[in-house]
Amino acid sequence: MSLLEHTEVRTDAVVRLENVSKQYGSGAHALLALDRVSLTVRQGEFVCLLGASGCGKSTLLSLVAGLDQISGGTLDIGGRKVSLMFQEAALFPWLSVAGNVELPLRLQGIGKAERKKRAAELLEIVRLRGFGDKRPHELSGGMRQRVALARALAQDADILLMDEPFGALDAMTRDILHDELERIWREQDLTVLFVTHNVREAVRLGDRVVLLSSRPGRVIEDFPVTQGRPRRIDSPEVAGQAAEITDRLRAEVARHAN
Ligand SMILES: Nc1ncnc2c1ncn2[C@@H]1O[C@H](COP(=O)(O)OP(=O)(O)OP(=O)(O)O)[C@@H](O)[C@H]1O
Repeated sequence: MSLLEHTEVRTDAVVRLENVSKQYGSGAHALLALDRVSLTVRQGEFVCLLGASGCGKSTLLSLVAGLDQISGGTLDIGGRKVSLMFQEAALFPWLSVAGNVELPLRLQGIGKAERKKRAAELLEIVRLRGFGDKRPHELSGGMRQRVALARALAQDADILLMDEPFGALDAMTRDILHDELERIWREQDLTVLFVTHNVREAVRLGDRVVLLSSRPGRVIEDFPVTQGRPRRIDSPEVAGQAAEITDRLRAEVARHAN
């Protein structure tokens, strides 16, 4: 890589981890969750993180989110704002759908009229127009995740961190939400770091699929997704690359078990 290209990559970086380690506890109880992870995510990129259970994927997201401190290395997000979305929508049951979406806006000090307008726009974006007055329990799981997505977007963050956001949904609902998320990611020019256990989901959504080793997590491979968009999760191309990545993941899990 020439110096110029190298500089370009650097300036374009939105999330940059260099040799990041994370240790929980100390002494005899110390647990190394991440071991010198280096990863760069560029502006507008959609990066999926895959790895065996317990390899530190959620830990990595919480470090990027600033919810926890790194133990070593460098982590730089250039002061950008992040928002997080989890497998459970974690909506406030006593608030309406619109009230849940308005909450981050309220915390940003945005006035009532503007909040209502923005929440309505966000509900439109996630295709929940007309549901603002409902309570979370009146919605399906997929609709609740749409509300969670609208609430995450309300934070007006540059980086969206998603921790298995569709893991609890049925396959059909999940496929629809993949399409929606891809559309929103493009329209809003978001940078997304997306954790999943589902290899096909990673290939369906990602520009790159980053594979972490078993604990302590290290980056063992970074696969550019070869198939152009739009993609279908059940296409032979997605299945083919998913099979290749699954083989690599299996080999890693087996190596760790030995
Ligand atoms: N707050 C904490 N204190 C101590 N250990 C922790 C803490 N959070 C996570 N761990 C440990 O760190 C390791 C990595 O956990 P993490 O949740 O990041 O993995 P993961 O890859 O997201 O797992 P999964 O795929 O099962 O969700 C695990 O061994 C876990 O028990």
